[in-house]
Amino acid sequence: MEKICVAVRVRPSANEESVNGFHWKVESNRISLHRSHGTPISGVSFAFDHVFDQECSNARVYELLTKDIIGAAVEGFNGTAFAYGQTSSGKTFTMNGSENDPGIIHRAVKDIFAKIQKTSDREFLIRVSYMEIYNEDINDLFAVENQKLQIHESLERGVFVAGLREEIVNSADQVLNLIQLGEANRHFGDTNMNARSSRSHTIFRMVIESKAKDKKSGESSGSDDAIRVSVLNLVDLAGSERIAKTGAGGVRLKEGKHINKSLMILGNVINKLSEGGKQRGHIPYRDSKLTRILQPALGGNAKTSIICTVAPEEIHVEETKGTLQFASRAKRITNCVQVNELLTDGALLKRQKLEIEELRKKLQGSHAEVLEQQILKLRNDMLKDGVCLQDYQCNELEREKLAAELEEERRSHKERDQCIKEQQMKIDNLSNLVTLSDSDRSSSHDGVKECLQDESTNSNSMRQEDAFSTPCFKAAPNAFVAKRSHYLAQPECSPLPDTFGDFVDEDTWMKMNKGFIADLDSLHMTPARKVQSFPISEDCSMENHSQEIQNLHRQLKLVTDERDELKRKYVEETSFNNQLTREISELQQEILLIRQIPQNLHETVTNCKDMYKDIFSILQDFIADEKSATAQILSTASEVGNCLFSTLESHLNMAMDGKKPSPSNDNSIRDLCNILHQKLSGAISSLVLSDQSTLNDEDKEDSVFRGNIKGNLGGQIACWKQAWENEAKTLKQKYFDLEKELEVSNQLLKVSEGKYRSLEREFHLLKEDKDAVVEKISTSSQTLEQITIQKEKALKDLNTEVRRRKKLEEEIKQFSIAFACRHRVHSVISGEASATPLAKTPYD
Ligand SMILES: Nc1ncnc2c1ncn2[C@@H]1O[C@H](COP(=O)(O)OP(=O)(O)OP(=O)(O)O)[C@@H](O)[C@H]1O
Repeated sequence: MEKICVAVRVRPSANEESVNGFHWKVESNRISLHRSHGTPISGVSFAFDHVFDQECSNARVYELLTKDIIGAAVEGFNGTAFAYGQTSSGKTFTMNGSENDPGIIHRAVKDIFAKIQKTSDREFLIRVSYMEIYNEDINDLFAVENQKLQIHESLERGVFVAGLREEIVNSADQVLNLIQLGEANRHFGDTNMNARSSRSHTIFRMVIESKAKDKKSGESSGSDDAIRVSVLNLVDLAGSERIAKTGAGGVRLKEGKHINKSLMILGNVINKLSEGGKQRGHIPYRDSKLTRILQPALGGNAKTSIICTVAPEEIHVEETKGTLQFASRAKRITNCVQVNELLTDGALLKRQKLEIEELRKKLQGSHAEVLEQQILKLRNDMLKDGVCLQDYQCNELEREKLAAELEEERRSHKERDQCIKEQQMKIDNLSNLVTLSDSDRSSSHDGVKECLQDESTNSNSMRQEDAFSTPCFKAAPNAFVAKRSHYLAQPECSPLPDTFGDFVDEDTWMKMNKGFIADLDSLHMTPARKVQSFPISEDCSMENHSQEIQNLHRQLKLVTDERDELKRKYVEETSFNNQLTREISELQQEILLIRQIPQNLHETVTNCKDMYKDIFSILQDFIADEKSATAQILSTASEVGNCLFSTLESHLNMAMDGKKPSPSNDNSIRDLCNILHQKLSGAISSLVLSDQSTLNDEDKEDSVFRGNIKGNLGGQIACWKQAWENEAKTLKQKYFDLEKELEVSNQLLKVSEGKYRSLEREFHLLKEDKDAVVEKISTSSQTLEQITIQKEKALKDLNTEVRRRKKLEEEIKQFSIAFACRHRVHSVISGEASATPLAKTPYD
């Protein structure tokens, strides 16, 4: 935990005469309000980490307040420096400076690149961004078109400003030029208080990434494979202002309101944070964009410094007091500063190996042998000196006790040694596994390494050519950060033991970047790992363990592959199934339509039958003699017609019931049609002839009339007949076609149904397979979990054992001391006894 560093800077006075004679006095790191004759005003005295008077230069402010933060940022710590104070108190002067006396930002940029140049064992990638918060809108100062940017929060990136431009840079001059461009886009305005007043809060940000350079010799570099990512924020806040004093109106008034509101929220956040742990409660970071962005700097994991600028004039006394109170509260805030690292698998393994090595050394350095020798020596000394029997017996008892303890210690030592050997083997085994899995993803992981090596080579070669060549990643877009996106392609499972130190997961990344707004698009984290462990079973041999792990690993891989394959098949089959189902439903629709055709035909036939009956009744009207040949022909035609219609109806009824009409029906229909045709023609001609022969003179007139009617009727009937025949023919043809179509559709339907059933069977089989695989996976997961638990237990036992051993050592030490004391006492006693012998020892 580290307190925020707070300093106050008093700007030179604007030559204003004191009215009541108040003035601010700076002594060492204290600032207090005094009357003109020198008496201090009680309660208005504040002490800070630094108080800079009017003579102080930006160089000194930077040296004392910010330099450390910059150094730490290069080493991987997040850092923030910001200027706070009333309008015209000198914030922008402090951050940006003047030509003669550059400000904090300028110096920080120069310093960072100088430090990078000196750091020969690491390679760096630097990105910069510059934004302003104007009227609660975030604008990009590097790209004017990026206005009103939104703050987003994601699990991977924490809080960030979406769409903010980040420039990859490789020299201080490049950064300073960019800042100059950004400054031109910043909102300034003139007020009564300041001719060039900042109307927005600005945040200049540098993201510094670094990685240890690959050692050509291939020797271990500890855990230096870790990638460090730190974020440095240099913030120039807009000044709080009293509207009456600044004379603000219109746009300035609106700006002033936004400025005051966001500063008030900043004050609230500072107040809450200064309340300390339990009373603190909810911190309102989300109430303004400024506090949300500065969250990591306020109570987060950044090294933070605040410079509070004040105006010395008497008319600003109240504002100055307010600023000093703000500063006092900020002084109470503590941050949890830590290096931000991203650990690769290799780095993790190295760390674990080191731990094991350390443990081994500790055990090798055990004092068991030394203690044993000490006890033997004590015993010999005792025997040589010759102590009294009683004392000897006591000592002997103690010695035996110590010897038993020593034996116990030796035994546990052996066990521990064995345990460590086992652990070592497991680690080696795991290294192999990791190497195996690494080779699987060599295209990604090795790609990163190669890239780094390439970049390293490039940067080295550049270093020879250029006077200033840090950061090493000159060809920045291809640098390791960009390549890190390959990590996403890595498998989810990394066979790392879970208890060997912490590794970077999403949570760590979250903690690391929480609240930061950099557009870390190209920054991909090491993926969350599912950790594999293994049991420490006393019954099993080490080989069994490693084999078991390898088997599990292989099984898991096989099962996963199998599952993926099944999934793929399942998806394919499902889409094929869907397609078939669609086709079947289309066919079914068609069948429905086809099935309706006989129904329609039936209706048509019924209509025709009615028409036919009407025609017959008209024809019968013209028959005078019921027994004439014409009447007989007509009656035969009527019978034939009825027969034809009933045959047609039964034919269609069969079709409607889904039965196949017999082909003989077709023939009889055709025959009946022909017969009917002949009979009707015969009947009509006989009707015409017979009528003409039976006509008398009187009736001639009537006969002509009737003849005309009959002639007309005959013609009409012939027409109807023709039309009916044509219609019947068409219908018949249609019917036959439809019947054929129906047959084909039925066959298709049968084939589809067969296919559908076999697919359904296959689908069920696949589903069963899938269930079995899922079950297998869950069993494997459970086994893995059990293994993890067992291993954790074993490690705990190991720790307990180490503690017990230490305790034992302590006890033995105490025994030895007691023994030595006793021995000394005996020596004294025996010295006296030899002068006046009282009793003889068995060794006399
Ligand atoms: N330490 C200093 N030494 C010399 N001049 C100073 C100093 N501090 C401030 N000034 C001058 O005072 C004026 C106001 O300073 P500056 O613009 O930095 O104030 P500010 O706090 O940023 O105001 P605002 O919040 O309105 O932007 C400027 O002309 C600046 O040059």
